[in-house]
Amino acid sequence: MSALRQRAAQVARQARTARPSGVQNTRSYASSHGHHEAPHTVEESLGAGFYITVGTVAASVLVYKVSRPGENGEDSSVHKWVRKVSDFSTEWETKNHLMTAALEQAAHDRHLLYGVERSKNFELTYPEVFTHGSPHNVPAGHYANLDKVIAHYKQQHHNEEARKATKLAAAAAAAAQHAPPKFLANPPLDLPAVRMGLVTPRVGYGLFAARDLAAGEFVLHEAPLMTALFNETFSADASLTQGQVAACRAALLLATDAGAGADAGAVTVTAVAFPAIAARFGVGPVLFDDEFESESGGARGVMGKMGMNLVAGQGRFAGSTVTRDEYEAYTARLDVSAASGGLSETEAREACREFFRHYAFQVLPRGSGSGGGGCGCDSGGGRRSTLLATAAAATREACVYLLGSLVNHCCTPPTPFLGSASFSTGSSNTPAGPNCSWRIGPSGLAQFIKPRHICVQARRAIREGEQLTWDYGKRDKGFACECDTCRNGLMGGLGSLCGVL
Ligand SMILES: C[S@@+](CC[C@H](N)C(=O)[O-])C[C@H]1O[C@@H](n2cnc3c(N)ncnc32)[C@H](O)[C@@H]1O
Repeated sequence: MSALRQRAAQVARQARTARPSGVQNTRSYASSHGHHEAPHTVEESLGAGFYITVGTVAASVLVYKVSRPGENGEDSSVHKWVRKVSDFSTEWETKNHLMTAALEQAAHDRHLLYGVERSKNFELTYPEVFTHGSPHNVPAGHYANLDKVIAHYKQQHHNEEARKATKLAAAAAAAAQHAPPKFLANPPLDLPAVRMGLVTPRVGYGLFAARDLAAGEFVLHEAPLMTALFNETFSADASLTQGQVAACRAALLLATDAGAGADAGAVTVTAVAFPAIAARFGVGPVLFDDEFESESGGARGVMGKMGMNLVAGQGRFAGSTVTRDEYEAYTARLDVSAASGGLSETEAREACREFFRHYAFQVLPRGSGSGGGGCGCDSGGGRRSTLLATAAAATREACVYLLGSLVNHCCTPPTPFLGSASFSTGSSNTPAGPNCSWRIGPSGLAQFIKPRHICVQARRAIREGEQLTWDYGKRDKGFACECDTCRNGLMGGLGSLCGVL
């Protein structure tokens, strides 16, 4: 019992000395082993359990607070947050879908418009822009006085008419000097009074008058054997010249199935007209038969075929002066490269170039002269140099003629010698210079001539047997000139120009 009392007293003492609150309890221990020293105090922590308990309570309160709906039944904070996060992902999903759809649409549209040709028109902001400032754009109730405008244009028109009239009068006065006796409205009934003949082995063939021709007389007109685009610049372009090579070859090989029918003489004709070039294209030598020498020719003969190319139809020439021996002597001089293993493409191009350089007549662009054709006549040096300058600058149509290509060149002497009896050529006492001029198209001589036809006119009286010549009008002739003018020394100081260029 007394033990119990002692124990209670001790607990009561402890309770008195214990701190009312604090983080540490102080405990006193009895001195050990009978020493009477005061017991020392020991610091003791509150323990993890305490903290866990307090933390759990606080967390529970917090969770309760955030998960509790609002006073008016609004969503709890947690709910709101979860919804916000889930809305965010849905929004991005929607955006991504929109983006993908837009990209797909753009790709589709691009393919849709890829092959569409671009508009060549400029979109005007508003089409009425054209009518701004227009004298016709007068609002109702207003009247624009156009008297000054009318007077201005009337004056301009009169000036232009006066200028044209002066020019025409000057041209008429110039033309009157070499005017043909009559302007031909219909083709003449007689076929060309020309024949083909060998001039010299160097000059080759030429055309000769088969009867006397009067000054200004219409000699012949002829449709082109072939038409092509050509000039020096053009010939430098390999791809463009390919077509010309083919056209040239086709012209030279006209009717290669020769041997029967009306075309039998075609190869012969082209080879005669262009012997050197034809040989380089592997055409030739010329088939020589009796018909070639015959006076009348015929549908199957050379002359007949030549006549086919003339507008009037069947050809009838006064005859050829060429003999077989003369012809063979001439062709023997030609370099037949076909015999030395065929023609390379470069050689063919070069041959084609040569073909045009020597045989083609350039046609002025449509509308540049009366009747739409060009005039290559040799009547004026100024005109000729303009023509040449233009020819060098532009690519134009070039025509090759069969009979036209057989006419040789003769230099026009300087004005003091031209047509003067005292400077006549040799024993025949004929005036110096070419005896013919040529034009392409209907201008000035005969209205029935078609645009690309070549038309030949006598510049002066020509005797039967006289060679027909004209001035090529080219500075770069590509041959040493053997014409009468040069032979008689009538070119004076200019002689060095002729034949060298
Ligand atoms: C249009 S063709 C005339 C026909 C040519 N004589 C023939 O037999 O094929 C032009 C060529 O004839 C020659 N030729 C023309 N006139 C000449 C002249 N006055 N002097 C020397 N050769 C000329 C040149 O070889 C020239 O390239």
